[in-house]
Amino acid sequence: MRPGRLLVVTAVAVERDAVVAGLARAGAAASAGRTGTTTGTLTAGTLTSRTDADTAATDSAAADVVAAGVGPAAAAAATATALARAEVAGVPYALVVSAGIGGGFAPAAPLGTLAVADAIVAADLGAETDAGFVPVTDLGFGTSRHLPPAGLSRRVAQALGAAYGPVLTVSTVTGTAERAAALTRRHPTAVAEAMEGFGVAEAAAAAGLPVLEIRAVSNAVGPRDRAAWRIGDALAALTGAFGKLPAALEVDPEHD
Ligand SMILES: O=C(O)c1cccc(C(=O)CC[C@H]2O[C@@H](n3cnc4c(=O)[nH]cnc43)[C@H](O)[C@@H]2O)c1
Repeated sequence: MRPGRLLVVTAVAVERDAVVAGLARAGAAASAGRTGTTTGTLTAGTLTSRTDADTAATDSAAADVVAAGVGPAAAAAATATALARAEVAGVPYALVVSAGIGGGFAPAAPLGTLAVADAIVAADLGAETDAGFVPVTDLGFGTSRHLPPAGLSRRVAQALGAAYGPVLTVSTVTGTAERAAALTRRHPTAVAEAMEGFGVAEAAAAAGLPVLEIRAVSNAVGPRDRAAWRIGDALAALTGAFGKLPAALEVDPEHD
């Protein structure tokens, strides 16, 4: 099954560029954009600039890659905007991917490795109570998790050699052993945390589209240690992942 047009949403420009480099390596035509700025288009290896207003309206590239900003709100807003523009232009997307660097839970996801979500979980959306954290769903509102298509996400994880499990979306980066332990207690199979996946997934769900989340691990979830970050290694892993992704998406629908 060919997946159709792909929207990839990163937080920042270096992540976007790492994704575009991977897609180019795979021979996929990709455009790169950021809401409200001049953007570059990469098609068959040639980079040209244009305004972002054109990105979804005119593009027929196999993938558009957007740097949305940091956090779930920015991610949701940019994703919803890109999806709506593409729909209006008659070139809708078939799949949305949240991608970037992230924190890895030990021992599942060491530095420089990849994580693919089997669930995208809003880990700090809820209420803090005397009895501990209560998820928003237990308060009677909305949802706190989105599920990528199981067959597709598992197959992508296998093709990428990635850890496969819940990826947590947080608005506050974990920086203490206590919080890491609390998250692990609530989500014992979590493989990574980042700040955008749930926002991207909310927008995709509102548009009726499937979503994946792919994270390259730049730091461990735990006590803050800036000297230990490996952002370069993680960006290289992200490029490697998107070099393999187009082939991994061509799956047999019987198995999805
Ligand atoms: O100041 C810190 O201690 C710190 C530690 C890790 C990341 C940050 C960021 O500000 C980066 C946020 C940016 O990168 C993604 N990211 C990367 N690592 C993590 C993490 O461990 N937990 C959550 N998000 C992470 C995130 O998706 C943002 O786009 C600062």
